Amino acid sequence: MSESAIKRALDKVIDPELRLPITDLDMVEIVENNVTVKLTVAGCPAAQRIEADVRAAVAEFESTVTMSVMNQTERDALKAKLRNGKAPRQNPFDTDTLTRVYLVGSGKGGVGKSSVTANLAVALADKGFRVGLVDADIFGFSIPGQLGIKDKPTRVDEMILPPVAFDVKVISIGMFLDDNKPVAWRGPMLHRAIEQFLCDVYWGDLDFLLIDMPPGTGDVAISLGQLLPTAKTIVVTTPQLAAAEVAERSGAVGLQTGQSILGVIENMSWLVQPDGSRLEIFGSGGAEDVAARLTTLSGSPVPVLGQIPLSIPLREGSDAGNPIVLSDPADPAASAIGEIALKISQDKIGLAGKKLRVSL
Ligand SMILES: Nc1ncnc2c1ncn2[C@@H]1O[C@H](COP(=O)(O)OP(=O)(O)OP(=O)(O)O)[C@@H](O)[C@H]1O
Repeated sequence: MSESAIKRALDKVIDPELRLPITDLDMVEIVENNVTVKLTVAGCPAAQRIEADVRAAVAEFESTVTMSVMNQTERDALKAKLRNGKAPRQNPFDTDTLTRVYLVGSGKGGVGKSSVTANLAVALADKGFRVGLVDADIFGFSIPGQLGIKDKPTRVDEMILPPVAFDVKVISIGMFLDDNKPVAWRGPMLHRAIEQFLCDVYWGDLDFLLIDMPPGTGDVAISLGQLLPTAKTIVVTTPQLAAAEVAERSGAVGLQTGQSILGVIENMSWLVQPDGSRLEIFGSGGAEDVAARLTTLSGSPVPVLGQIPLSIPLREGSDAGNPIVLSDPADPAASAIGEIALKISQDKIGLAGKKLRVSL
């Protein structure tokens, strides 16, 4: 059997963490009918899946498959290839990034910011975009649970490979803690953790990066503002006017660090009654109010991106790690999130501060 036919079969095997064909990653050696697969590190969570996919791909050739691990030189070569010419630990989301970056903040906790962010990320990935999600809610991380992620990130030396769920690359402080212990970190440690999330994680080329911000207007918001100069802010609020006042402040902090505001999302807007009428449990007008105030503050129009109703399936999906946009797309909350994702996907990347790529 020709080595090139075996290689063509293996071109279809995708590394689940790096999202690239294992043949492009120099993870495969083919000598006659013997295939050796070299994993990046021993015991990586993706090992079993890669082995099963390789065996399935070469079954028709009856090749022997041996699993092995890269040596340091091979790992260094792979890391250099993944960095695509960039220096180690360089921030891939600096001014000349082509990734559209959004900071999702709320001011007040418990308004559903994490559920909305997780579902938006999954909805964008479902539309075919390459999406990354950073859970920067250092004190209340809930994204891994909402997306059913139990794996820890694989480390290839200093490079961190993010787990992938529903086609979204996800990183959260919760993945680095043992036994879910609470985090009590000072500002510089927080800054370092956030910087590591952006610079040491292998994101590859992304269309969108969403950041689930911690509630309030603290150190993390300022660090992210500095590290993500092209980011835009999305503010999540409930219809309650008291929540809206706090939400306005989270948009205002973004303005101070130079971020523009994409818009405001209202969550928990109403509950649809059995007779089809809407019960406005938390009142009404919160998002309109925040949008109007932020329009005045920023001097440019801040729209309401959408209103998401209360939904029992949304809450159940979040608890079970099954985002509603995929598990129950006909649910009114899921379709509202889908429409907001569509608006985000139509947003144009800001060109401010960007070097134009000119080809002659
Ligand atoms: N539209 C909705 N309908 C029903 N339940 C919702 C809705 N949005 C969020 N929830 C539920 O509300 C709770 C809080 O949501 P979530 O954790 O996303 O909020 P948060 O704003 O990120 O909170 P924190 O900042 O404290 O982490 C969760 O149990 C979630 O499932």
